[in-house]
Amino acid sequence: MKFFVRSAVLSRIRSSLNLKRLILFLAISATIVTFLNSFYSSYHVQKQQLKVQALKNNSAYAAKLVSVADSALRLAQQQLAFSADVIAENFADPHKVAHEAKRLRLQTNSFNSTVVVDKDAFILTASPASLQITGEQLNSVGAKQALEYKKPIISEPYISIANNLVIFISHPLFTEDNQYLGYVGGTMYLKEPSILSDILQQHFHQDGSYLYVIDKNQRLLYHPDKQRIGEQVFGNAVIEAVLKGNRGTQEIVTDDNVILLAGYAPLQVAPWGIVTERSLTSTLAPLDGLMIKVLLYTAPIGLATVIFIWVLARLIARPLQQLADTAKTLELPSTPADLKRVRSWYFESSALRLAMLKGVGVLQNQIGLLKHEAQTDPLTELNNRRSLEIHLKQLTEHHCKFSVLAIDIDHFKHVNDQFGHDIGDTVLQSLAAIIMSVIRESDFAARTGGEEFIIISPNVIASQAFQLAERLRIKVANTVIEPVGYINISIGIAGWPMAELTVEDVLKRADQALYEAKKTGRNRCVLEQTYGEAATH
Ligand SMILES: Nc1nc2c(ncn2[C@@H]2O[C@H](COP(=O)(O)OP(=O)(O)OP(=O)(O)O)[C@@H](O)[C@H]2O)c(=O)[nH]1
Repeated sequence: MKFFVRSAVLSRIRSSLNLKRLILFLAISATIVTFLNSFYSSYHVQKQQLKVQALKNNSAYAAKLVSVADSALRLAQQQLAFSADVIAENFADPHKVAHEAKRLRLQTNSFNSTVVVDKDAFILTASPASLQITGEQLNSVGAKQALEYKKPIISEPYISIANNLVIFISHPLFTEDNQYLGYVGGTMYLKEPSILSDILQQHFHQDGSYLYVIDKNQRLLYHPDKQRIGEQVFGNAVIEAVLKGNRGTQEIVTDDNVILLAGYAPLQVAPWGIVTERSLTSTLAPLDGLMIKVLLYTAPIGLATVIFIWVLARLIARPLQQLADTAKTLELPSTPADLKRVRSWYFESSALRLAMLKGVGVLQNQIGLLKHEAQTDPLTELNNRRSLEIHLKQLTEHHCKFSVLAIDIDHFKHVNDQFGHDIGDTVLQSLAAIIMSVIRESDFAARTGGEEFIIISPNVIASQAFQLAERLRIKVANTVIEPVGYINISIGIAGWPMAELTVEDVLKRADQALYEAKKTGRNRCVLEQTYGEAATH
C-alpha cells in the first residue's frame, strides 16, 4: 500500500516537472542565491568600511580636539606668564595687582576666576571680587602644588573653596633678582561654562557620537552628561590606553552590551586624554536605509531578469516539447512535415530534430515495407485477402458502391500437372499482369487463393462490370503464356449494395456466379442474377 502511495506521489512529481519548470527553477534559484550573496557581501563589506571609517574618524577627531585643547591650555599659561611679570613688577601696589588679576580674567574666557597669592598662601586679590576670598589662606590642592613646585602647573581637579569642581593653572611670581613672591593662578570650572567646555561642546557631534576628557586619576574632566564630571572610571581599556600616552582606536563592549567604537589621543600640556565614542548601532544606522535603497534599485532589474529567464525558458523548452509531442505519433505520414515545422533554434534541439527526422524516415519505410508485405501476395505482387478486407471496409464505410469480379483459371490443375508447379506460378504471375493492364487506376485487384483472383471496381453498374470481366476474359484467352500457350478464365460478377446483403454475402454471390460459369462450360462471365436484374431495371 505504502509503495503504491509513494509511486503515485513520485509519478505526480515527475509529470509536473518539465524542462521549462526545471530551467526556471534552476535559473531563478541561481539568480536569487547570487543576489542574496552579493547583497550579504555588500552589506558585510559596507559594515566593515563604516566601522573602520568611524574608528578612524573618532581617532582623528580625538587628535584634533587634543590639539585645540593643548592650544587653549598653552594660551592660558602664556597669559598667566605675561600677567606674572606685570604682577611681580608691581607687587608692592595692591591696586595694580588687583587690576592685573581682573584684566587677566576678563581679557579672554580662559579663566572663570583669577587669584594672586603670596608665598604664605594668603590671597592678595581675587577676581571676580564677588568671591570674597581676599585675605584668606588658600589651601586647595592646586594652591599647595603651586607653592610646593614654584613653577607653572596645571592642577588635578578638585573642589574649590567656592565649592566648584575646578582645575587650577598657575604661574610663579619672581622678582628680577629671583625672589619667590607667590603665584598668579586661574581656575577653570569643570561643571560651569569654561573655555574647556566651550571647545569641547563646539565639536560635539550630532550623529550619536560623544567625547569625554579623562585625567591621569581616571577622573572625568569633561563629559556631555554633566552629572558624571568628576566621576572616576575604572576598568575601561580605552581610558587605560590613552593614559599610557597612546593614540589609537578600539572597539569596546559596555556592561549594557553596547558596542562602542572609540578613538583616543593624549594631551601634551597636561596628563589627560580625550576619548571620542560612537555606538556601533548608530554608526550602522545609515546602512539599513542604504540596503533598502539597494533592494529598491535592484528590484526592477531582478523582476526583468526573472521575466527574461521565463521567456528564455519557454523558448528553450518549446522545440523540445513540440518534438516530444510529435514523437507520440511517429507512425503518422504527417509526422515528417510536423517535425520540419518545429523551430529548432539551438544546436541540441536541431540535432534532435534531425535525428528524429532520420528515425521517422527509417521507421516509416519499415512500416511501409511491413504494411506492403502484410497486404501483398508475394507471388503476383497483387493485394492479398487481408488487403482486400481493409479495402472493402473503407468502401462500405464511405458508402461507395462497387462491383466484385471473382476470377478462376480453368483447368489449372492440368497446367501444374503438365508443366510443373513453377510454370504454374509463372502463369499466375502472367494473369496478374493481364489483370493489372485491364483494370482502371481506381480498381482494386487481389489474389485471394491458389488460382483465384478478385477485382473490386468502384462506382460502376453491373453492365460496366460485366464489360470489364469480358474484356479481361477475352484478353486472357488471346494471350500466349509461354510455355503453356493459351489459358482461359471464368468470372462471376456481383455488386454492393445488393438486396440488403452484407459484403461477405456479396462475395459469396460472386463465387456462386463463378461456380455457375464453371458449371456452364468455363471461359465465360456470369452476372449474379439479382445484381444483373437490378441492372436491367
Ligand atoms: N502453381 C501453383 N498451383 C497452385 C497454387 N495454388 C493452387 N494451385 C493449384 O491449382 C489447382 C486448382 O485446381 P482445382 O481447384 O482442381 O481446379 P482446376 O483444375 O483449375 O479446375 P477448375 O477450376 O474446375 O476449372 C491445384 O492443382 C492446385 O495445386 C499455386 O500457388 N501455384
